Amino acid sequence: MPRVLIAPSVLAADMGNLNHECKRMMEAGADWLHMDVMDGHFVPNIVLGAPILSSVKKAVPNIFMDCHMMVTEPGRWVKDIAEAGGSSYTFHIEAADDPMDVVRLIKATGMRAAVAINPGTPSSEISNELGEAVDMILVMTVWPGAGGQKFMKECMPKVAELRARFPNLDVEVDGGVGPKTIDRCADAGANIIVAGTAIFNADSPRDVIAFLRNRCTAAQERIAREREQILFDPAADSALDDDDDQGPTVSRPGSRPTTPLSQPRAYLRHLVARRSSGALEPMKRGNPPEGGPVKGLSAQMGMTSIG
Ligand SMILES: O=C(CO)[C@@H](O)[C@H](O)COP(=O)(O)O
Repeated sequence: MPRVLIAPSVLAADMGNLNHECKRMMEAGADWLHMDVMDGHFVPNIVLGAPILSSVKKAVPNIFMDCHMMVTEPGRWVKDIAEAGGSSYTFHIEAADDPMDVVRLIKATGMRAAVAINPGTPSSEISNELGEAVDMILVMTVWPGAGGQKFMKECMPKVAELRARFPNLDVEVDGGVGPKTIDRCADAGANIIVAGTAIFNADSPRDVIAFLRNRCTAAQERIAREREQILFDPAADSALDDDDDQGPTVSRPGSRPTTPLSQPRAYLRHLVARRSSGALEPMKRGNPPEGGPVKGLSAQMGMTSIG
């Protein structure tokens, strides 16, 4: 079962006291700190960069910096971020001409490699090859560019689909996640939870982190149990009425081997239908809403929307 980790997003921190803010979160029980890096091109905002990350790393040496690179040239910053002490490097698939090449660059530095998809990007754009090469997939649940936006529940079927395809991979959600929306994320199968305003602005960040962790851990346990049941219970399998997907055969000690594993497709349907709410149609590739990822943000900043 994938472990559950909570990563407060520093976009909601008091940036003038970033070192102190990161320490405050770690003392409150955060596992990772989610460092949002924006280049003013991929998103209409500019935040952080390698020199600042380097200074945080010096002040908070045991920090795990989960660097979310909202940049148009994902390969360009890999070396700088690694030298600054980045632990994980997430690039956007929308910005990468050759995602596998970016993954190779990242891995060569020793950082964990992760790929992100925007709300308008279907999960089918993550090929099996890419999903198997990365350490984590980030499903954005808001359009990237700013904190404090409304959670987009329509992204949940993508989380469920990725969890079904990659049962042991880290699947992260980011944007509008907090106590009110955690169950949707957890039930769909997310195990790495990014939350900015919900944690930083809370009276007790410790309580919020503990709440998110507990809800997510309970859901992961449920999902693991259900997966076991479906994988090894022929009755459950036939009840799901699967037809055409023939995969490898699986067995476990003490149980009869199952017949050819038609279950991945069945399990996927089960997860999507039973666990996630929102539209079941696959999402089509799309762009941020008119005016930029965050209504008013582009205008407010005097910038034009990205395509
Ligand atoms: O990457 C982003 C936004 O671009 C996120 O990390 C947000 O910063 C999350 O903030 P909240 O929605 O949790 O306040």
